[in-house]
Amino acid sequence: MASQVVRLYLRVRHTKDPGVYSINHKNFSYRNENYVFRSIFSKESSQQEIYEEIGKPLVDNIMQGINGILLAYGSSGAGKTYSLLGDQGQDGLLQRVLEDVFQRARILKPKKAINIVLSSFEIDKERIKDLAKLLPNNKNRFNEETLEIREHLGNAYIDNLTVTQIDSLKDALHIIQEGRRLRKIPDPNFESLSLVHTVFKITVSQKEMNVSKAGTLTIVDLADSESNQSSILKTLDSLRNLIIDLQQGHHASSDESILTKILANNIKHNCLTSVLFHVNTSNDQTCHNTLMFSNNCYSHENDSGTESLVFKSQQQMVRVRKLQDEIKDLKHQIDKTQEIHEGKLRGFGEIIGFNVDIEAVFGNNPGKEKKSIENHVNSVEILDEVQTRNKRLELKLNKNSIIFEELQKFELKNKERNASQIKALEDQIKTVKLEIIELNEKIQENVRKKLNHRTEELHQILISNHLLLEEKAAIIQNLPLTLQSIASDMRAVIDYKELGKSELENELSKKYKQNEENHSKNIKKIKQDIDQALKTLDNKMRVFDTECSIYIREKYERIKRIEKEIIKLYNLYLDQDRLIKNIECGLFNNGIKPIYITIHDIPKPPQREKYPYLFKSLMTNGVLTSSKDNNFIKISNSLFTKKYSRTTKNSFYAVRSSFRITFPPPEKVVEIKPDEGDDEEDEEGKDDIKLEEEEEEEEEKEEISEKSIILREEAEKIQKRTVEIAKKAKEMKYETNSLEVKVRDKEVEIRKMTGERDKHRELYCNIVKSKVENRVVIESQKRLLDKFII
Ligand SMILES: Nc1ncnc2c1ncn2[C@@H]1O[C@H](COP(=O)(O)OP(=O)(O)OP(=O)(O)O)[C@@H](O)[C@H]1O
Repeated sequence: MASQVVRLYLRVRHTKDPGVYSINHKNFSYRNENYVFRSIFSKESSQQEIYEEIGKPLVDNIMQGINGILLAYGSSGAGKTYSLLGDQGQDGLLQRVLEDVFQRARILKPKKAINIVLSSFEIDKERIKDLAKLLPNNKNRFNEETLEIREHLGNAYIDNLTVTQIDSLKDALHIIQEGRRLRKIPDPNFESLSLVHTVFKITVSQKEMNVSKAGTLTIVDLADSESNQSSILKTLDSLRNLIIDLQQGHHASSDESILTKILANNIKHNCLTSVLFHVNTSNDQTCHNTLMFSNNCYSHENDSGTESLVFKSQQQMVRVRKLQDEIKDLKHQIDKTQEIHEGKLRGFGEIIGFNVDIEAVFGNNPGKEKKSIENHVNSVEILDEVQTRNKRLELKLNKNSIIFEELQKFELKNKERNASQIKALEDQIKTVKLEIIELNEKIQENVRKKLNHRTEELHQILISNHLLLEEKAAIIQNLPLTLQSIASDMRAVIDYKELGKSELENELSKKYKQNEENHSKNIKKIKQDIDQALKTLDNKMRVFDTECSIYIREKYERIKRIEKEIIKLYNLYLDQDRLIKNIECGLFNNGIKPIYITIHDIPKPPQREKYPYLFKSLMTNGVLTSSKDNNFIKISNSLFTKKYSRTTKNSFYAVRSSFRITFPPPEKVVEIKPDEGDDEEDEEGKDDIKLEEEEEEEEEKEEISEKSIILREEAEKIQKRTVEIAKKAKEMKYETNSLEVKVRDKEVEIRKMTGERDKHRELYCNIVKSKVENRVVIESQKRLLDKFII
């Protein structure tokens, strides 16, 4: 197998202290150590730059049918995934490779048939899991089943792995994106992602005429190089051996791990292998370890321009490792033989009574084995490297010893602190123990006391029970006698009860009868009283009614009469009024028709207030003129056929005279003075007769008026009387009402009494019932007793 091309690159992530490293072209100096790489990418290097340097040659190769491997090595967080898959909107090497492949395929396609396939899987604890196969029932989860590696014609392949043919870059990116997204879903613990190797395989097959070629690029995001997981350590170790073998053209030992088995197929033919180491200089240890791993490789370009990586110290390293193992074995053997010899010597010394100085024996006389070791060690040709390694190891050892010392100090301090804490705790435990003992004692005492008390109580209960038992035994012994006496007592009781019952029944029936009689008597009496009272009331009412009706009839007749007269007078009054109104309204304004007005009943001269119309009309027509002192009215004589006037001192009567009024009134109003009688004597005589008649009439009228006054008074009296009668009637009504109330009360009483009577009857029934029940009980008891006695 010819030596193959392996390229080592380094990518440096930022550091807190840039002073600890420096980059000089292909040399990376870190803490005074120098490491050589094909290219070094600083933190300023872009993803595109890295692609140009690492990715592009790989794409060139696979387009020519040469396989390629790209390994990303480094500790967790160093940036492996970032370089391969990108992040934060930055495409990684994988995307850029695919983009380039598709671009080139597009150019080649008119001439060639190009087929691009993609597969992805991860190796977790030496188990392969497909990253493109989803669960049939859940499109958001991968099928976790483990895939097996199989061989066909000497070529290893993964059985059942999903290989997707890709027609466009978009599809490819989508598959990668989905794989990446879903890969994170199943396990939320992000750390676990750094414990698996993730592999992407792109195969580009080309066919032109009958010539076909295919190149596969395998991109591996290796697990955390600092992991302690045995499977990861094994894989990395085997990978390193593989790389070494590749350099030297040895048969690649691909059987050591799953990853190397998978990579073996690529390596068998021409293959360009690129390893991109990642260091995060902020972490000293991981950075150093990664650099140490890379240091196992030393690259140089040969004269012909072809590149090869030669492991300069590989042979020495292998030998050193072997020798170291031998040294360990020999040391072990020495120790064992020394122990055996020491034991033998000591035993021998004891037998002969001599104390053997073992140190003197072994110190001055080193064994053959030691010499042989020295010879071996001296014979190692790679001493220089071992020394440098030793130096590094010493430095590390020193550091470690410092750390160890610090740790020891810390441990001592801790021990002291712990000792004091333990002491305090012990003291506490002691006091707690004492307290527990005290408490125990107290509890025991209490329990003892309680037990004593309880036993005493139980003892007393026992005694009392014993006494009771004795008593009961005595009772049992006397039981037949007592039962006999009880039976006789019971019989007596039954007889007595029978007697008592009959007596009680008699008494009750008597009482009941008495009660009933009393009730009926009372009710009868009350009824009689009420009837009598009602009768007398009725009689009184009848007498009163008849009296009232007679009285009222009489009074009514009288009132009627008076009313008639009053109506007559009133009508007259109305006539007068009407006449005056007519005069006033000028119904007689032609002045030709004489009108005779007969004034019957004007006891006083027409007053302005009483006869406003008459007064007004007389005044306006000049019939009346006011006297000087306004005490009487003078009537103009020209208007009358005859003047009938009589004056007293301060009064005026123009009554019971008929006079004529002519309209329109004379132009000249002649004032008539009552004392000046200028008329003729005959006429005066006639007037006197008339006056007498009128006076008689007036007297009659006066009589009537007096009568009417009397009648009025009588009417008032009747009214008063009717009021009184009404009052009396009301009182009578009250009386009847109260009597009715009394009757109702009595009825209620009667009802109560009948209720009580019913109650008594019920009581009686109950007593009879209980009597029957008692009899049943007594009979059953009797039967029991008889049985017992028998
Ligand atoms: N050169 C860089 N520039 C910017 N960001 C970076 C760089 N390298 C790494 N990162 C960021 O650091 C974080 C860790 O990086 P990444 O996941 O690539 O590390 P890793 O080596 O793959 O770790 P693991 O092995 O744990 O998966 C990511 O968020 C990534 O975006």
